[in-house]
Amino acid sequence: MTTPWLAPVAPGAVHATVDVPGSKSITNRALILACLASGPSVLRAPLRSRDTLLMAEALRCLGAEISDGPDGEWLVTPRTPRGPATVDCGLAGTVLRFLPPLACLAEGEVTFDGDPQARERPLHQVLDALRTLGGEIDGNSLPFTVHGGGGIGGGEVTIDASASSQFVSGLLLSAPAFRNGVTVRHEGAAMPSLPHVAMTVRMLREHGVRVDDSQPDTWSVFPGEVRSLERTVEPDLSNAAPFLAAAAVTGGRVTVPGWPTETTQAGDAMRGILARMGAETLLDERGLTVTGPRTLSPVDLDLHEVGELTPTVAALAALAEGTSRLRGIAHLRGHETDRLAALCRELGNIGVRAEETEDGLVITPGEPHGGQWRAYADHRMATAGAVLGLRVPDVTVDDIATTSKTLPDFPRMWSRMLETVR
Ligand SMILES: O=C(O)C1=C[C@@H](OP(=O)(O)O)[C@@H](O)[C@H](O)C1
Ligand SMILES: C=C(OP(=O)(O)O)C(=O)O
Repeated sequence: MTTPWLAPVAPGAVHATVDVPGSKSITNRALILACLASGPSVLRAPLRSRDTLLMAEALRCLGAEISDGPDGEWLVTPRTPRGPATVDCGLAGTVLRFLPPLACLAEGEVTFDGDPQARERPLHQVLDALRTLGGEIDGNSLPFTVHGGGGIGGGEVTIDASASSQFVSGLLLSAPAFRNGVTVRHEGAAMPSLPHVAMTVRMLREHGVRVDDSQPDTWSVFPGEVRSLERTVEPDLSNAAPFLAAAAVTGGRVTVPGWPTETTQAGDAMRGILARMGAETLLDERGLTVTGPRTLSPVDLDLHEVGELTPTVAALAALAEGTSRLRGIAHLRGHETDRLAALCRELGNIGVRAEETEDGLVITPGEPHGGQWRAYADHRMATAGAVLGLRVPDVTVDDIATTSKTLPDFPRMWSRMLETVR
């Protein structure tokens, strides 16, 4: 049972500083790399949310030691992966797509399952690729079993990663431990979320792994040692987006400390998007500060590389001064839920005209009114409902607890931000 959450209206402009916890994408990559490393690693300021706790638990089940340090860090001691093990993927794309390659390194059976909605998420491309690389796997979707033989040959593989960049990232992350490394070639419609693959490549290199990404749509990871590392995780910039949006829709000001000046996180694109909508953005030693405009300008945006920002951007577009068009995001139909259908339905429920196109959304604001906002177990749908509720009275999010996927403290952080209204 979930408790409906009446999204608080902002009675004025917010003026807040919001500390955002660590990046999901960095935390889950760092955990995997630390478990493949040649010695113990330290992960400072990791995100602790459902997606990352599931990753840590799965890696423990495969033999790794992951313990809590005195300052909230994770201390990771790698062990040779072994089965039998059971992996609960929850609804985490990163667990679902990043761990099967690692499971191929284990001796013994590794069984994967997850939430009902996870069973619908695209996956077979990764499992087919692993079979080509020498893995033995029963099944093409959840639940499935990897019959680990203590390692795989690796080599060359072609994959259609147009449904998710995570297929490629998953193969690359474990590839230093494949006997021959890997060369992954993407063939198909344009691959989404390329910054996330750049993040994978950068993090592999930070662990001393040799990677060649000089050719378009082709990545080679060479076999060899993964060096241990002490790393501090950047704040999650995509999770920062709804808080920055709060400044934008209330004409207020929000600062997110620790915003990196250089990053591979897709959420960094929020700076440019908010500027296009008329907000002021300032990146300095205090972090990123967004100051909202009097009215939000409509936008025509290609979000192909930064699809995970779509629910927040759609909420902003619904409060803008005209029709917005969001493009390049057909792959969002395979995210936590079909985000294009969900956004159309829920925006429609509160009086905003939203139409689904072949690869995106067209949003025409109108006069939004209160109503139920369903989250569909999608953390970013839930936070998009919260953004709309700042301006539209009586928006009720049916399941705010689903934000625990990446931001368990969201409701408290949101109320604290609203205490700063003036
Ligand atoms: O590798 C990652 O950490 C992610 C890649 C992206 O997935 P898709 O390529 O499936 O969009 C992104 O949307 C997701 O939130 C996280
Ligand atoms: C698509 C997302 O998550 P996942 O890592 O489960 O794919 C997301 O967080 O927006």
